Formats: sequence, structure tokens, C-alpha cells
Amino acid sequence: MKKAILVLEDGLTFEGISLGSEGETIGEIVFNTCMTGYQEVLTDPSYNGQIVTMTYPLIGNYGINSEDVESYKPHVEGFIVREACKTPSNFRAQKTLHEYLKENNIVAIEGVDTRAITEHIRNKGSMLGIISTETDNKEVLLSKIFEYKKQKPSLVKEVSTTQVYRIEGSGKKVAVLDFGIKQNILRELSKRELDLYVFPYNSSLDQIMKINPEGFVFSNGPGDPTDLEEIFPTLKQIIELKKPILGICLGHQLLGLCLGLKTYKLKFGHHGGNHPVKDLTTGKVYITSQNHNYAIEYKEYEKIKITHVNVNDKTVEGFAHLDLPIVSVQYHPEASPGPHDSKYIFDQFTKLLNGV
Ligand SMILES: NC(=O)CC[C@H](N)C(=O)O
Repeated sequence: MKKAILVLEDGLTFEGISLGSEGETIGEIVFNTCMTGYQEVLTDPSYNGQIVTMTYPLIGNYGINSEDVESYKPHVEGFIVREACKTPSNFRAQKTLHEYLKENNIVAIEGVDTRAITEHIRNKGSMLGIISTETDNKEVLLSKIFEYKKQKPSLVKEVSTTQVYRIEGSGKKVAVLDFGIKQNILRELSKRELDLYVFPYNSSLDQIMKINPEGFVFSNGPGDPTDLEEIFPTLKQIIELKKPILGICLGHQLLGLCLGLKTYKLKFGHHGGNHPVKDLTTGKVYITSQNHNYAIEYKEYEKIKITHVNVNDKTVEGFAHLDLPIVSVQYHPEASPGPHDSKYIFDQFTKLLNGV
């Protein structure tokens, strides 16, 4: 068993055992409270740049299969678990968590007190951390975090498609802007027969209008939405077309920013499968899947109606525009992992497209 060490930006250190690939990795430490769905978490491109701590103490017990993925490979920067199951038991299991992480060069650590890490992040706020199997010299590792802080990685560029591709459907033609899209968003849109064209995040309006879309989807994705200012002019041009737009997570934040709303960083974000969200139009509460560190500021905005609110901390979870056909949610209606309560968001968008 090879030793591994986790050092947080403020010096807090945990010794554990190497899991997955050996080496070193740096990222923002976040915690995810899902009890299952580790494959979907690992492969969610929105985690690019982040090291995920799973709060559930046993991860990997149903193994890894080739179907429950949200993209073609894991996108987390690193992974932290209390205990990784070495003998998965499930008829769909093809390999162990360890094998999968190793194959994909993901540096991970097990045997650490994930509850203490989570409490620390909850009290102090999200911060950077480094996992290493190469040295346990804390000063050296802290200086690497310090160096890393000077960089500005292009998180969305790293995960967006570089080529336009189509997922054919018999329904309305929709341009999907890929900021790091989860497969289940595409699956849910396809189930509603939509004819999907997925575009790179920085496509121009001219490139997108070549297919003459009847609606748009702004996808989820990693990082701070204000880092994407370069694409705001195109997004604003899309909004001016007055066609239906669905915004999810990062896409929701970008839509908000382009409509004059403000975003800010939460203390430690929402990452889990049981966040209660109230739909203010119907008064119903839905249990939702979430994965975000930023949010839209809750205040009065011109022409905007806040439609959804997080019951735990009263943060904005969705908005509508008084004049434009927009559906925009902070949480993940496609779930994966998480409960399926909010699939109706895709029906709302499809109805807007069909003019009903
Ligand atoms: N899942 C997402 O799209 C995340 C959005 C954004 N990167 C955030 O952390 O808030």
C-alpha cells in the first residue's frame, strides 16, 4: 500500500493511502453528499479543476460500468474517499473504482477522515488542495499550491467539444452550446425528439445560425461564469433573437449575466443529490441534484422573475424573463446522479419550442 498525503491551502494535512494513479494533483476541494452516483460525479465535466471529497464513507461498492457516465472520461482533478471498495458486487460492474481511476490517470486518496475535511471546508469555505504520493514535505506541497494560484486555466475550453456534432431527432432544431455538457442533458432533450446540434462554447452567431435553430440550450460547465466574458456578445445576440432558451447551471449563470443579473461565489457551494428547491410558481418543493459554487444574487432585477429558491439557504435556483421565452435553472433537472423530480423542466422547454 502506497502512502498518499492531502494538504489543504491553509496547511491542514491528512495522511492516507494512494488510490487510482500515483502522482500529484492540485484543485479546488469540494465535497459531494451523494450516497451513490460516483461514476456520474467523476465524469461530470463541471468538476474540471476540482478535487471531489465524497462524504458517503464507502465508495465503489457497485463498481464501474461503461454506461453510467456523463462524459467520455473522468473530469475531476482528484478524488478523496474514506474507503474505496475493492470487491464490488453488481451484475453491471466491469472494473473497480481503483482500476478506473488508475486507467484514467486520476490521482486519488483513501483512508482519510472525509467528515473532518467536509467540516473544515464548510467552516472555512472552499479552498485549494494537493494530493501527492511523491513527497510528504508539507512546505514543498504548499509552495506548489502557491504556484498553481498564479495560473488561470481555461476550464470550459478544456471540456467543450471542438467540433459541431448532431444528435438527430424528428422535432424542433436546437443549438446546444457546450460549456462541458453532461450526457444526460442530451439524453433528456433527445427523449423529447429534439434535433440537436452541439456547438463549441465559443462558436459565433454566424456559425450557429447556419443550422437555423428554433431554440437554444446553454449547458452546465466548470469554473466562474464571469471568466467567460469573451462569449457574452454572442450570448446577448442569441438572447435578442427572442427564441426559447434553456439555461442549466453554468448556462443559467451565463444567461443571467447577459441579462444584467449578478453572480457571486458561495462559501462552499452545493454538490449533492438532495437539495430541496421550491418552485415559487406552484409552491411545490422538488428534491434536486446540484453541483455549483457560484450563484445568482437574489435581488430585484428589471423584467426578471425569480422562479425557484433553495429551501436550505434561500439562494436563487431559477428565473424566468417577463417578455422572453426563457427557462433557467441552477440545479440539474437531468439529475445523474440524483432524483428525477425536475425532469418537467425539459417538458417546459419543449412546450416553449412547440409554442404551447
Ligand atoms: N454544474 C455547473 O454547471 C457548475 C456551474 C459553475 N461552474 C459553478 O460552479 O457554479
